[in-house]
Amino acid sequence: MADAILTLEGLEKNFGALKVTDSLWLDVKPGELHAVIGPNGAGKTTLIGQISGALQPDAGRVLFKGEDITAEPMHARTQKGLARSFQITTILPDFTVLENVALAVQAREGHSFHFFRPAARDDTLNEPALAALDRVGLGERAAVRAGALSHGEKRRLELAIAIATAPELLLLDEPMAGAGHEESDALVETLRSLRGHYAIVLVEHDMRAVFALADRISVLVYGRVIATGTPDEIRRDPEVRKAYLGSEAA
Ligand SMILES: Nc1ncnc2c1ncn2[C@@H]1O[C@H](COP(=O)(O)OP(=O)(O)OP(=O)(O)O)[C@@H](O)[C@H]1O
Repeated sequence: MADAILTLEGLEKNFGALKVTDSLWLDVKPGELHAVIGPNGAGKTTLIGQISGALQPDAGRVLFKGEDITAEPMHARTQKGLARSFQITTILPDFTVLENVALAVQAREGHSFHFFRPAARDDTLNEPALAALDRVGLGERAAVRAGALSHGEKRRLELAIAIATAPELLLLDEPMAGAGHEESDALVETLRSLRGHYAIVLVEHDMRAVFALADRISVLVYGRVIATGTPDEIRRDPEVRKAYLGSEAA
């Protein structure tokens, strides 16, 4: 598709005899929140890995802004504007919230980590870091040690770290995982506020969040996209209903 920011063309990925990505075609438009849903083991995380560059597909192409990035390593994709939200484990607990995000800004600008200490007072890093924190509602917590944040706040910090690399496309793998009901609601609001500013690929099990947020949804079953459409189209799709009923019955 000519106006897509991300196009996946016939991706294939096997783990031994297991076909985890099977002739997968998908496009994401600029500014679109595109959710990818599917039963456990459908290959969602494996797909995110191939988009971010953590995993190489066995066949097919990944196009970002029309450019073939299939062979590009992860850091090169980040430099081009593609960001994956990192897991909580990559947050540095002894650094402040602001320092965690400033590091991401610094990485985007290609500085070495060795220069971080003096750079911590550098407004060219702190200003964009604070802007990213404000964007996810963590501005007030900038001076707090990251290890002292609640679970939901850590998920927001991950988002801020991803945003700080000034991405055009954000890959979010289960941002609601482990969040309680209230935290989930707050995270949905944060994601809603990001919608339209970035193209977002969202893998998420929380269907309430997916159907509230997505512009389009792609349904993955056994590594294949069986349907793509608006939330209403997906809700009505007989194939999708069959796939979910099938997996629930099993
Ligand atoms: N590195 C690996 N080596 C072997 N098999 C793998 C590997 N990574 C994933 N798999 C298998 O590939 C299949 C798809 O896994 P994947 O994690 O992508 O699914 P998913 O849709 O994200 O699942 P979930 O919803 O449970 O997170 C699963 O059967 C999984 O066991």
